Amino acid sequence: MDKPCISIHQVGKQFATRSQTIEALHNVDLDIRPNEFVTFVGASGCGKSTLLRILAGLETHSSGELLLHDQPIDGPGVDRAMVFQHYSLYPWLTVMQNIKFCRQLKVISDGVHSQADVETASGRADALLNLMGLAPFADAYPSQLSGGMQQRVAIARALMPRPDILLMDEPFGALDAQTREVMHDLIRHVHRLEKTTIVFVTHDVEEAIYLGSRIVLMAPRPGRIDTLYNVPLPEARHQDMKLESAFIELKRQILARIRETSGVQTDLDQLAKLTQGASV
Ligand SMILES: Nc1ncnc2c1ncn2[C@@H]1O[C@H](COP(=O)(O)OP(=O)(O)OP(=O)(O)O)[C@@H](O)[C@H]1O
Repeated sequence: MDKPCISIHQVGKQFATRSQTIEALHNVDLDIRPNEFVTFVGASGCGKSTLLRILAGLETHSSGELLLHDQPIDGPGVDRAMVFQHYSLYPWLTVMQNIKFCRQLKVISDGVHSQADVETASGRADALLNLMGLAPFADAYPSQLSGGMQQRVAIARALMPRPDILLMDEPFGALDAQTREVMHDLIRHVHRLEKTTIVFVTHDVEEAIYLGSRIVLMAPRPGRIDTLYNVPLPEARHQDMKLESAFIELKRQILARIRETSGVQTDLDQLAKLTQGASV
C-alpha cells in the first residue's frame, strides 16, 4: 500500500470565545494516500471545514500532528490549493488572467522569469482552459459567466501550479442540481488526469458517494471522526450508478448515521399537530 501523503495524528482544535471553549476537533486520526479522493460528510458543526482549513495551513491546530509528505504543516504552500463554495474570482480579470494570476504572483515574488517559464505557464493555462471546457470564454469576465462556469475557472486556477493536494470546501454547494452533476463528472475526470489527491467537504451524501473512493463521516460536539466507509463503486463512474442498490444502501446507512450523531430529530407528531392547527 502507498505511503500516506497526509497523516493526521490525534489532532485537536479548540476555539476560545468570550463565554466558552468550543472543541471543534477531538483526537482526529486519518491517513490519506496519494491520488485518493476522500470525501467528508457530517452534521453541521462537526469540524469538516476546520479540518480542511488546518490542512490548507489557513488555521492552526491546538494539539496533535499533521504531516504532509512527512513534513509538519505550518502554513499555506503551493503544494496545496483550496476551492471554496463562493467562486472568489477577481472580477476585473478575464478568465485567462484569473487562471494565470497565482503564477504571475510567483514570478513577481521570485523576481525571475525566463521565456521558457512564460511559455510553460501559457501551455498549462491553455490545457486547463480546454480541460474545463472554457476555451471559448478565455477573454470573458467572471460577471459574464454562469455559476458553474465561474467554479470551473476557480478549479482551473487552483490546478495551475500543479498542487499535490486539492482541498475543496463545498465547491458545488451553490450550483443547481443539473450543473452539479456535470461538475461531478468533470472533477472525477480532472482527478484521473491530473493525479491530484482530493479532499472534499460536502453536506450532500449522494455527492460524497459519487465522488469519493472513501468517505469520512464526522460527528459533532466534539468534532471527531465517527465512521470510515469504502465506496463500493468502480473508478469509472456514471450517473446511473446512483440508482444501483449498493449506492442506495450506502446512502441510507450514512444518512441514518448522520441523523443519529447530529442529535437533531424531526418530531413528526409535533409537526402533525401544528399542521392540523394551521388548517382549522
Ligand atoms: N473561528 C471560529 N471561532 C469560534 N468557533 C468556531 C470558529 N470556526 C469554527 N468554529 C466552531 O467550530 C465548530 C466546527 O465548525 P466547522 O465550521 O468546522 O464545522 P462544519 O462541519 O464545517 O460545519 P458546517 O457543515 O455547518 O459548515 C462549530 O461549533 C463552529 O461554531
